[in-house]
Order: sequence, then C-alpha cells, then structure tokens
Amino acid sequence: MNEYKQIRMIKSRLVKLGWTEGLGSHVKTLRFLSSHVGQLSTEGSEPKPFDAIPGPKGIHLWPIIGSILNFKPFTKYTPETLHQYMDELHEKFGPTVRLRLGTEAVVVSEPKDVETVFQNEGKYPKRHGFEMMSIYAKRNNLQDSISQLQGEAWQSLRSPGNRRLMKVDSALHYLGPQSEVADNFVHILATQDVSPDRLQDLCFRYASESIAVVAFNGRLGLFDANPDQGSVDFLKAAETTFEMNGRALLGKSIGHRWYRNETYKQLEKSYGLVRKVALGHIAQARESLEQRIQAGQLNTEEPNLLFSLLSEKGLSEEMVANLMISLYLAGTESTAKYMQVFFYNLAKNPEKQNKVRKEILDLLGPDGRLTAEKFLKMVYLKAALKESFRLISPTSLATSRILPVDVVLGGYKIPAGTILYLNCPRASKTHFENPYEFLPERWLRREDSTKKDSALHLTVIPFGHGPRNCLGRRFAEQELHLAAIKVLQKLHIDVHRESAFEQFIYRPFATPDKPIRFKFTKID
Ligand code: HEM
Repeated sequence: MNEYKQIRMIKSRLVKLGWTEGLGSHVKTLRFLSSHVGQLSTEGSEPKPFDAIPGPKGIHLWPIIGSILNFKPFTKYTPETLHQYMDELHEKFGPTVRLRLGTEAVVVSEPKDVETVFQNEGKYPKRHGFEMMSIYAKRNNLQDSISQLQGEAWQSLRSPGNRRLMKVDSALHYLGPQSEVADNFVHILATQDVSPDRLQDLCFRYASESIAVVAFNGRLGLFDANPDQGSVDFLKAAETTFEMNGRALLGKSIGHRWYRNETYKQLEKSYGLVRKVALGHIAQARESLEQRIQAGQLNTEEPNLLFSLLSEKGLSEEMVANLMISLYLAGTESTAKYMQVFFYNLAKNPEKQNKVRKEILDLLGPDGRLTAEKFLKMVYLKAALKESFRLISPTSLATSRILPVDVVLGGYKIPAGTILYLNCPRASKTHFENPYEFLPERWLRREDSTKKDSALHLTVIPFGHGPRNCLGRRFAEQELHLAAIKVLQKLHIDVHRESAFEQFIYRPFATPDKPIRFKFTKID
C-alpha cells in the first residue's frame, strides 16, 4: 500500500471511529500527515500525474516562447487582460490549468483547492513575487524587500510589522490624520470641476498622503496649491516601479535576468528615486523624533510606527527603512486604483449608494466628526466594499504560492515547488448567486453560505490569506472606507453616459481601460 492510500485509510478509520465531530481537535494530526504526503483525497481514485493537467501543451510549455505565445499577436490577450485569458482557459480546460506564465505554473479556481493550498503553505509561506526587485537588491547589495524575503529573514521583519499593523485597531490609531487627508481630497471634489485624468491623479495623491502619515510621520504636501515637485516625482516613480515589476511578472520582460534591459533600466531609475526620497523622509522623521525625545516632548504611547520600530531591538535601520519603503510602494497604487473601482460600483448602483450614505448620515450627519466608535458601526459600508472586491477584484492573479510539500489539487499530483496561482476572481463569479450583481446585503445575511463554507470564504481574498497576507490590509480598508465616508457625506457619485459600461484591465491593479468620467454633485 502506498503512503497516499495509507493516509486515506487513517482518515476513513478516524471517521468510522466517530471522530468526524471532533475532527477539529485532530486537524493538527491530519495536517501533519498530509504535509508529509500531500492533501488527503476525498475521492476514491488515485491522483492523476502532473503531466496530465490540461492546458496549452507542446511548444506552449517551452521556456520563453511559451510565455510569449499567451499574448498578442498569438492570442487576442495582453498581460492587462490576463483575467479574460484565464476565463477562456477555464472554459476550455476546467478549473485546474497548467501553463507557462514567465515560468511554468498551475492555475487553480476551485475553492476546495484554494483551501488545500493555504492548509499546506507551511510556516514561511512563499509566493511567486517580483523577481526584478530581488535582482535589483542583489545588484545593489541591498536586503530584499519584505514582499521578496523568504524564510526566517522574512519572519524577522514580518513579526514586528504584524504587531503594529495587523491588529484590529492598528489603523484606527491613524483615523485622525487619515481623516484630514480625506477632507483635503473631498474639498477639491466639492469645489472644482475635476476631469477624469485629474481624478486619477487625486486618488494617487490621496493614497500617497494617507500612507505617508503612517510610514514617514508626516504629509507630503501633494494637496497644496503648489505641490512640491519632489513629492510629485516620488509618486510617479512609485507608479513606474509597479508597472515595470508587472511587466516582468507576466513574462513581458525576461532579459533583465542577464543584463540591464529597457524595463530594468526604468525600474532602476524609478525605484532608485523612491528609495532616495523615502530614506530622506525617514531621516527627517527620525531627526524630529530625536529632538522631541531630548525636549521631553515625546509621548511614548502615541501611535508612532517609525518610533516604535526604531526602538525595537534586533531591527537594524536598514530593516526599518526596508519596511517603510515597502509600505509606501505597496500602499499607493493599490489603494489609489481601487478607490476608483469602489466609486464606480457605488455610482452604478445608486440605490446601494443611498443606503451607504444613509448609514453615514445617520451616524455623523452632514458635518459630524468621525470617531472610532462611529466608524466601527458602519457595517453596510464595510459590506459594500467587500462586495465591490468580489465583483471587481483588485488584482487578477496576485495570490500565488509555492508549497514546501506535494499536494493533490483538482485530482492531480502537484510536486512541491510548483508555482500555484489562485484564480479567486474567477471562483468568486462561479460560486455565488447572481454573481454579476452588486449586493452588499449578501455579506450581512447570517444564513449566507460563505459563513458556513470556509472554502467558499476563500474565494474573496483581495488581500491574500494566511500569515503572508497583505501587511497593509487594515490601512487599505480604512483609507477606502474613509474616502467613501467623506465623499458620500457631501456628494452624490454618478458616471457620465460614456463611462456607463467601463471595462477594467490589470496594470497590475484593476484600472479602467479609459479614465472614468465621474460626476460629483452636492447632495441637498
Ligand atoms: C486595495 C489595496 C490593496 C490590495 C488589493 C493589496 C493586495 C495585496 C495582496 C494580494 C498581497 C499578497 C498577499 C498574499 O500573497 O497572500 C499583498 C501583499 C502586501 N501588501 Fe498589500 N494590498 C493593498 C494595499 C496595501 C497597503 C495600503 C499596504 C501598506 C500599508 C500594503 C502592503 C503590502 C505588503 C508589505 C505586502 C507583502 C507582505 C509579505 O510578503 O509579507 N498593501 N497585498
């Protein structure tokens, strides 16, 4: 009897012995067993071999060429429309597909498989990340950024980050300064005629200012009448850094591995600038902290991420800078772009928008100050954002894992080390009722099936899942909630007719394929 059969037999004996109810307490044993042999199959048959996984075959799996063949002119897709290509492959081959995307990979869309991946990710989860950032770090003799670090080195940066950023109230400490940023943003929308391009730019400024109060202890002046050119360039450089990484991730740039090709040169320039400016802000914040300490003016209890990290034993200045730069980089484009998606869903669903507004006005009135207590009561707003994430995912295939053990997914044997992309955006359309409707209520209903079915719950994971999930999640959500609160308190969001059927593409975050023409009008 092979090991796999043995494990299945152990499981079925446990069930026969009446352990089904209490299996929760024996999960560790099962996980231990499964981590040595792979997922325990619930099907009766042997798993099929890796080579049997369906997908584009032959030359399509060859290095380099295989990746190129996925996109125009060989197909009608580009990396920006990868989600549509994944839909086509799903239709053709089913929920488990093997293909070459930069490197050979398997894409899974079944909730149970997504669950299996997370159950087997191990102590130091590994994702297929921005390889170009690691190459940059190596060539410049720098520590990898937190999103690239692996194993214990990752854990030693992630743990102090978790303690300060991932607690339920971590972002609430910054509600005050982030509300001021939201006020500045809404003031412009309420008083100026804002073009679609300008709105995009304002969203970037909003996200950038919001994260700067956390990472650099201060504002960047991007909403000033004459914004500092250095801050504008900083923001642009963060955007370019993301774009170049996105190209490499999807196999659009390969040469950077061996020489400084055009994509790499652009990354070098933009990321070099991001680092330089960020290090300047950190040095400035640190100096002001030292002055306050000497003058006895620092309240050690105040929310002050930088101070608290700099005071932590075992974290070098380079590590603190690494974390802050990552927060700024990861926290700008992502949130800026998703603000527009959220506004779009609210604009396209005026009845739901009015429900969100009613909740806000009932708690705050038209001019009331936002407190943490009132913010926590805004449950419909939070359901609306979650539903927005389900309907239009912020990323196409951002959650990936490379597992330390063999597993069985979709009935196929997957060897340890395979790159696995979790196609949750597809699953969140296939497994919900009325999947193309914007229904925040589905997240409020007690009987909602997702609350019972943990696997289905894993289909809407805009921030990933598990110990390696998004470190800025609490801040991203707070910033998106705040933007909506402040806008809806004063304005009605609508879209002009030409933006009524907007398509979203991925660069690498969800981006309208042409700038959306929003209409913001004062509410009576
Ligand atoms: C709408 C906004 C955002 C989205 C959709 C988003 C999404 C994600 C996703 C999908 C991951 C990978 C998770 C995984 O593999 O399980 C991630 C990682 C990460 N995100 Fe976010 N994010 C957002 C905003 C932010 C913000 C505001 C920050 C910083 C304050 C941030 C910092 C990070 C960092 C540092 C990582 C890497 C974590 C690690 O490797 O340990 N993100 N994000």
